[in-house]
Amino acid sequence: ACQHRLWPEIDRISMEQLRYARLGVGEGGWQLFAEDGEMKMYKREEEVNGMVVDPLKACHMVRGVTGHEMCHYFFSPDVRMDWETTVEQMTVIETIAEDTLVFLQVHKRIWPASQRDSLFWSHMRQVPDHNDRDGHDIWIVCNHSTENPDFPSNNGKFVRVTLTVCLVCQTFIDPPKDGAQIVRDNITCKITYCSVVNPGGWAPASVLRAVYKREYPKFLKRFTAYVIDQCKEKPIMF
Ligand SMILES: CC(C)(C)c1cc(CCc2ccccn2)cc(-c2ccc(S(=O)(=O)CCO)cc2)c1
Repeated sequence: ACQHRLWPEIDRISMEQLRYARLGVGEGGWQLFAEDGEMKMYKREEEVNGMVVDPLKACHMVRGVTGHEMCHYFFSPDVRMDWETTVEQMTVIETIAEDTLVFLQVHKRIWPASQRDSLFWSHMRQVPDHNDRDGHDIWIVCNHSTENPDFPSNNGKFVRVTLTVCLVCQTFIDPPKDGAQIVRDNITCKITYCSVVNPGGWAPASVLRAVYKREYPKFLKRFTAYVIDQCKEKPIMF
């Protein structure tokens, strides 16, 4: 992967997104718009050329799974359609490395806007986390739009969205007493999910904002519930 033409961009954007995800929501005009137990969802209202591109940042704490497991299921194309209900079709159009893929996805239509597709590289990596006193590694998946001449955008069928998404996960272990083996009840995963989706063409702001408000909390809840269910009978993947 290191010699692939996209590698410098993949490395730069992934590390930029890691820093962005770890910034607090205290500054920068974030407004809390959804809360459900440990999950808190924030957004900023932003428009580019009259199009809603509201950045989203979600923070969540999930007990019983590791950051590696969360990122593994988020990244894996094999299970994508099991949890991702905003997508109608998903294809891996390029394998850059075993931890770096290029996806082409057709998203479900958001009436009355026209249907969208997205083309993005997806990169997963473990980032040693030196400056955190608990010393737990961080796992990240970063998805960022890219172009491919074999799949031109706006080829008449779908409007191409551009997106940057990152899932940043940190595992915390509450060690059991008397040196007993660590079980799932001793682990918690701190999740930060950030996304910016530019619709790529006209879509009614009021409709988009209503859909985002309804769909994003459902999306994150469904995904985390899926990972918990997939992992509960399996050995812990640290
Ligand atoms: C429905 C809603 C949740 C708001 C939504 C709408 C659209 C684009 C569809 C769209 C946008 C604007 C206008 C019309 N259609 C995309 C997504 C989306 C894109 C990417 C990812 S991901 O985290 O990278 C996982 C891989 O799929 C998740 C969600 C979500």
